[in-house]
Amino acid sequence: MQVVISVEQLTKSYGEVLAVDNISFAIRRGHCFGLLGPNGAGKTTTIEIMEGIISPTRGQVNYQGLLNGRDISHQIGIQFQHTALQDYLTVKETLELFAAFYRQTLAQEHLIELCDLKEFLHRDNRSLSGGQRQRLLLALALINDPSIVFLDEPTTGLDPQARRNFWQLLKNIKGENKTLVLTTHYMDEAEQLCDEIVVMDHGRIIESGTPQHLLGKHFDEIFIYLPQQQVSSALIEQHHWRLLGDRVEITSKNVEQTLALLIASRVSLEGLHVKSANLDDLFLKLTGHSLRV
Ligand SMILES: Nc1ncnc2c1ncn2[C@@H]1O[C@H](COP(=O)(O)OP(=O)(O)OP(=O)(O)O)[C@@H](O)[C@H]1O
Repeated sequence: MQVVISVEQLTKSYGEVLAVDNISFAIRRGHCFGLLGPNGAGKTTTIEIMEGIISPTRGQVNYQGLLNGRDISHQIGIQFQHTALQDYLTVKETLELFAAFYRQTLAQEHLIELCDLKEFLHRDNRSLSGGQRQRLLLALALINDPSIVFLDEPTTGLDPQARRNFWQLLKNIKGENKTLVLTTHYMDEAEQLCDEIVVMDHGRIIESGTPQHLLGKHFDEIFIYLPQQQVSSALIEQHHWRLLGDRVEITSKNVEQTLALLIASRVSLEGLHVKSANLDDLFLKLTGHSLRV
C-alpha cells in the first residue's frame, strides 16, 4: 500500500526538554494509524509537527512527496481535542460557516450522514451532548474532504456507548479511503480501529507494527483469573502466581494443563475468567505502567 506520510528522524526540543527524540515511521493510504503512549511521551508534539502546526528542531515530514512546510492544508483535516464552537449557532449553521472557508467541500448531505448529525442538526451548539459535540467536530474536520484526518484523543470523556458509536463513524470514514491518524489513551480503541500502531515513551518509539503482530511477538500466554479465596496461599507461592486485588492471575501457556492442575488441586473453578493478552497488557509490559495513570 502506498505511503502517504513518512516521518524521518524527527526531533523536537523545548530548551532542555527533548519532547521527540529522533523518530521515524511511515503511514499507508487508507490505514488507521495510532500513536500511543503515556502522558508526556511526545504524541501531541509529533502529531502537531505532522499537522504543520509546529516545526521540528530536526528531521522532516513528507506528504506524498511534499515536504512539511508546503501548503498541505487542503489535504488534511484536524479534529482538535478542544475546539471552541460559536454560541447561538445551530449545528447546520456551524457546518455552513466552516464550509465557507474552503474552496472544495464535502457535500453537506453526505457529511450529515457520515457523521450522523441528522437528529440534532437544528439544535444550538451549546445544547449538544459530549458524543454529539464530538460528531460535529469530526464533521468539521471532514468539511474540506481531506484525504488525511488527524484525531487527537477523539473519544476522551465519552461514555462507552458514545465511544462505540464514534468508532463506527471512524470505520465508515476509513471505508471512504481516507487515512486516519489518531492518538488515544484507550487501548480497546486502538485495537478496534488501528491497522498499525506506534508506541512512544520519553520521546522515542519503543514498539511499532500491527496490533496482532505485536501481541503475537510479546505474548504466547493466556491469562486465567480466579477469586483469591478459592486458591490456597501455598499453591499461589508454589507457582509464583500474581495477586491482583482480590483475584489471582495465572499466566498459562497451556490452558488445558493449567485447568487440569487446578482441578487436581481441588480448586473451585467458580468465577473463573480466561483472557488473551490485549494492548493494555502490551502497554504495561513495554512501559512498565498502564496508560491511564
Ligand atoms: N510548549 C512546550 N514547552 C515546553 N515543553 C513542552 C511543550 N510542549 C510539550 N512539552 C514537553 O514535551 C514533552 C512531550 O509532551 P507532549 O504533549 O508531546 O506529550 P503527550 O504524549 O502528548 O502527552 P499527553 O498524553 O499528556 O498529551 C513533555 O515533557 C512536555 O512537558
